[in-house]
This record gives sequence, C-alpha cells and structure tokens, in this order.
Amino acid sequence: ALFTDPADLPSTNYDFIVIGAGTAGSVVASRLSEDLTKKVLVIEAGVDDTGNLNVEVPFFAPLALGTAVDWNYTTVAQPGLNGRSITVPRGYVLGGSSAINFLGWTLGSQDYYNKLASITGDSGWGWASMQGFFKRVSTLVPPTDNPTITPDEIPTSNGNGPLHVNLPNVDLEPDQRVFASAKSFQSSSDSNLKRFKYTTDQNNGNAIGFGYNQVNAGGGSRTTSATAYLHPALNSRNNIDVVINTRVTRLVKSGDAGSVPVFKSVEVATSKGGAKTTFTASKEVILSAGTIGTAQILLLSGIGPQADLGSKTIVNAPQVGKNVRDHPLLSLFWSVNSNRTYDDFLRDSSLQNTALNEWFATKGGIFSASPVNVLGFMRLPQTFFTPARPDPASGPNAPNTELIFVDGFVPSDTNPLPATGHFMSIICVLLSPTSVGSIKISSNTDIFTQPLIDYNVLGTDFDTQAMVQAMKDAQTYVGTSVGGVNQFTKDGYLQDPFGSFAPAASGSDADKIAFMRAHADTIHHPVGSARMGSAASGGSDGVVDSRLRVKGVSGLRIVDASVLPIIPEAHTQAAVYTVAERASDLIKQDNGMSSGSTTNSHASAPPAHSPPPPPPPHLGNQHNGPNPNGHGHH
Ligand SMILES: Cc1cc2nc3c(=O)[nH]c(=O)nc-3n(C[C@H](O)[C@H](O)[C@H](O)COP(=O)(O)OP(=O)(O)OC[C@H]3O[C@@H](n4cnc5c(N)ncnc54)[C@H](O)[C@@H]3O)c2cc1C
Repeated sequence: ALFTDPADLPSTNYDFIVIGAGTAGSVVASRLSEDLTKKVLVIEAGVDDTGNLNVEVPFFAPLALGTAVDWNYTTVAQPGLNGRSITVPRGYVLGGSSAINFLGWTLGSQDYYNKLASITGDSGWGWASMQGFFKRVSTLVPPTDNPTITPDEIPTSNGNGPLHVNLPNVDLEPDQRVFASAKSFQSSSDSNLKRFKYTTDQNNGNAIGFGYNQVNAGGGSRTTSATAYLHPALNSRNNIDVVINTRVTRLVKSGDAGSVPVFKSVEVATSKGGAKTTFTASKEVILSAGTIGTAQILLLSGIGPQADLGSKTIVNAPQVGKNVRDHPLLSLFWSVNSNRTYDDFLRDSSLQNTALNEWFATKGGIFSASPVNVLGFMRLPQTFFTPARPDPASGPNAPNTELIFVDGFVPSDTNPLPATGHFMSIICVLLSPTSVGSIKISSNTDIFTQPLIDYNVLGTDFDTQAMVQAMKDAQTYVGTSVGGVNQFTKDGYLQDPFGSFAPAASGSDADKIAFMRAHADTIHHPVGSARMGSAASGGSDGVVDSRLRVKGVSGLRIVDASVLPIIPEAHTQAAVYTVAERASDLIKQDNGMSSGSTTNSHASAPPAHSPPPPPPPHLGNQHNGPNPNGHGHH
C-alpha cells in the first residue's frame, strides 16, 4: 500500500528495502514483489505523482523543473562556464527523474554495452544480453495522429514491456527537412557530410543517424517507472509498501559477517531534526537514489573515501562520489519564416488552452508529444582524433555528438524567450565527454542539505573542441545544398542565426568557445558516482562489483545510474531501466528466487490520472511552486 508517513507502516522489518522510487528503484521493487512470499518496502523522499499535469502532459516536461517535483539542486561554480553554477534538476516524486525528464527514449549503441562488458569482465552487461532486458521494458505504440509517418518508419527494437513509447504525434516543420538532408548527405562523396545518416531506429544497436525521437509517451501521456511498474504492483499486490515524503538519512550497520560489516538497516526522517525511525531488511537493502542521492547517502553513512570522511569512515570506498560525468549541451538559434513554430504556444495562453483541451479530449495534438520530434547521433570527423586527442567513445560505431532539432526557441536562464519572432533551435550535445566531476558532502551536513555537485562542465580541451565541431556540424547541416537543393532554405524557411548565437556563428573558434562558456548547460544525464569496478584493476576502482553489490560490506546493493562506469552515448533513461531489469534478475538469483521473466507482468494500462481540465499553466514560467527543500534555485 502507499503511505505518506513512515510511522504508519505496518512493520519495521521487510525482506527487501529499496531506497528511492525513481527510475531504477521502481523497476526493482516491482520485479522483486513478483515473488509474493517476499515483503518489499520502498522509501521515497519525494511526493506522489498522481494528477500532476507537468508530469503527465508530455509537452509540459520543462515546466516540472523548479517545482515541488524537483530536488532543485545547483552545481558549484563551474570554471568551464565562466564560473556560472547551473541548475541540477532531479525527480522528487514517484518515478524519480523518469517523471520529469524530457522523454527521449534512446538506448545507446552495441559498442557501449560491449564496452561495459569488457570493463567489468561480465558478459551479462554486453549487447547480446542487455538487448533482451531492454525488450522487457518498452512497447512501441504507433502514433495515431501523424499521417506523415509511414509503416516502414516505425522502429522495431522495442519489446513488450510496460513502458509505452511512441513517435511524434504531430508533423513539425524541421522534421522532413532533417530527414531529406540526412538521406542526401549519407550518399554524398564528401566524407564530412557522410557522417550525417538517416535511421528509422536509434535503439537497434546502431545508434548513429538522424530519425524520429522515440518518447515514453505512448498513447499521448507520459509513462514512467511509476505508472508502468510501481503503481501496477501496488494496485495488484499486498506484499509491497511504498512510503513517500520520507528521506533515508543514512544506512546503519546492522551487524558483522565475519570481518565484513553488514548494512541492512536504514534510518529515515521526514524533516531536518525530525524523529528518526529505523527499518531493517532480512535479505538486502537496494540503494536506488540516483547518481546524486546514492553518493550522498553512502557518504553520510561513512561509506566513502577515507581521505574525505576521516574519522567518520566505516568502510573506505575511495571511488564514492568520483567519476561523475554528464553531457554538456548548447542551444543554437535561427530565425525562421514560419508562423507554425512553438514560439506562439509559449507566449499565448489561449493557444495553450486549445491545445490542452485537445489533449484532455483525445490525448492527441501538439501537447501529446515531447517538444522534440527529431534528433540525430553522429561521429566526430576521423581527422578530429589524434594520438594526443584519442576518441573517448565506447567504440567506432558509438556516436560522439548529437544534434536535436527544435521547432521554436529553446529558452534558458541565459537566453530567455524573445518577445516576438519565430525560430528553429538546434541543441548540440556532447555524448562522449572527457571531463570528470564529483559529488561530495561537507563535514557536519545531513541529508536535508544538498551535496556539493561538480560536473566540471567543459573542463577539458577535448570537450570544448568537440563542442566547437558540433556547432560547425549544425551549421553545415542547415547550410549545405546537395544536388543544388538546401532543404532548410529552399522555400525561404530558414533565415539567419539569431541573438547571442549570431556573432558566434560567423565568428572564429574563439568566438564559439566564448559563446559556449556563456551559455552551455548540461542535459541532466549524470552517471558514475558509485561505479562498477573494472576487471583490469581486480575491481579495486569500483564501488560495486559487476553484480552491483557494494564492495567491503554485506547486504547492500546499488541499482541506478550511479553504477555506470562510463556514460552512455545516448539519453540515459533507457540504459537505467535496462540495468534495473538485469539487476532485478541478479538479486533474485542471489536470493534463491525464480528469475528470468521475459513476459510482461505489468501489462495493465497505466492508471488514468486525468482530472478535469484546470487552467493551463504558464509555459513561460518555470517556477510555478518551489520545492519545499529550498535548495536555492538560481
Ligand atoms: C530534467 C531532466 C531531463 C532529462 N531528459 C532525459 C531524456 O529526455 N531522456 C533520457 O533518456 N534521460 C533523460 N534524463 C535522465 C534520466 O531521467 C535519468 O538518467 C534517469 O531517470 C536516472 O534514473 P535513476 O534511477 O538513476 O535516478 P532517479 O530516477 O532520479 O531516482 C532516484 C530517486 O531516489 C529518490 N531519493 C534520492 N535521495 C533519497 C533519499 N535520501 N531518501 C529517499 N529517496 C531518495 C529521488 O527522489 C528519486 O525518486 C533527464 C533527467 C532530467 C532530470
């Protein structure tokens, strides 16, 4: 059942305790509770997801940021960004970040998973195995509303899982221009242009190419790990309890197994300085609090680098909070000769009303898809790599960079929405960054104080030069004619680079780097703070082993984005879901439970969360209701 106060839980003893009902935690809790003889407790710091339009309406995804469903963290000052500190949104809600993310559904390449297998020495992380776990997660629901999508454009890599994924419901102006360009570029004799390819499916192992953005919004509403996994388990089983509004303050040593400390107890509180309660698992505690939360909880529990924790160290785990990576992003803008872009929707509440009413009535229309219809993954030019600047991607068929085409202006703190005009934006993303950051706590802090988050954005020469190349690639993409035709300017659609981007577009590499340092952000894909160890080091560089057990302790496992030793060259949620599916099998195997379910055990439709239409939120305002955590957004 769902509880809002830990004092109301029927017991303090469970078989399994899952910390965090986020993307991974909801999968694991749901899978473990398939064994009706095992009792599962899930502890979630955040709020219920039910009835929140910013969570349910796919187009509203950006509106959830800075609200009560966001942890609302910020980074420490970033030297690579002129000392700016940037926001770090994370889901503070059932479903975790899967409930507030931008819905892109990209698995990453075969090379990525095979590299994971070779790093960890565990073939179970390789593509052949992980492709099967991916198929347990998602089902492709064809779009109902977009006649431009033909049957041969429907991706085939999704399986029959409970997460419903769709293609864009509405045709937008950049879409066919992007595809026509890619189709002509890939057959060009110019090796620079040949890097831009067309694909119908970025999730089939070959991630490279420009195609439709698959999004976890099958049927027109967002599906999350809560709607697809957690709520169906709660609705159909008595052996799973979930408590929200409750933070794990630390893991508590519950005994010793020989010389190894056992960590099967969990201390919680609902407010800073509030009463603490302890829950104990007879089998395992599974830490799924995400790259930031997991590192913070481990450090507050005395599991971390002795060099930082000093006398508070219970287990010296030098890699906790290290090896953190995120993908830098940078938005570029062009004026366009069109009045069909998103820009008017961002400015005009009557247009929003109409679109929201259509969404309520049919789950269709512009609000039924994410704000992104098309994106592409590509390699850096081969000439970019030198012995001093090797390719950091996980293999020769893994992408280095990404271009996301947006049918309107992408507003941000440093580039607010212009009052007038129509725009196309291209978001450049660096998928294979070399900058490494960290998560730390300062002494005498607690779980109610945000940790020190340092992504070290654009902290290396490789990263700044690769972003320069991505900017040039975006300009090449929209600026090149093939067979005498430029798909973007042929009918007068694309005009000049706009605003702060204009001088960088025509300027030198130094101008581009100055623009990047002033405006770059990240795309909120942090991984790595509790990484799996490498076989080459005998595991000594890992926080967890390849079965995700925390090294040096007993009873504790980590399942979330933090365990990934390298960052996927993709948006990260599909990897996290897939890792969580395999982890659920590993936990079942290690506890003598039957595993390997490949059927969809949660086939029931996500619960309908549709209240009567309220007044639409203001799309331009990203701060409608601050998170009570008050971590000082901006
Ligand atoms: C704004 C945004 C946009 C994104 N866009 C995309 C996208 O388009 N496509 C994509 O693939 N990926 C995207 N991502 C990334 C993706 O969502 C994450 O990689 C993924 O969801 C991480 O899953 P996780 O299980 O590791 O963590 P989370 O899903 O964040 O789950 C962690 C959970 O633990 C809880 N928790 C933390 N600390 C505690 C504590 N002390 N006590 C109890 N509970 C705690 C949290 O509240 C949360 O529910 C985006 C992320 C964000 C934030």
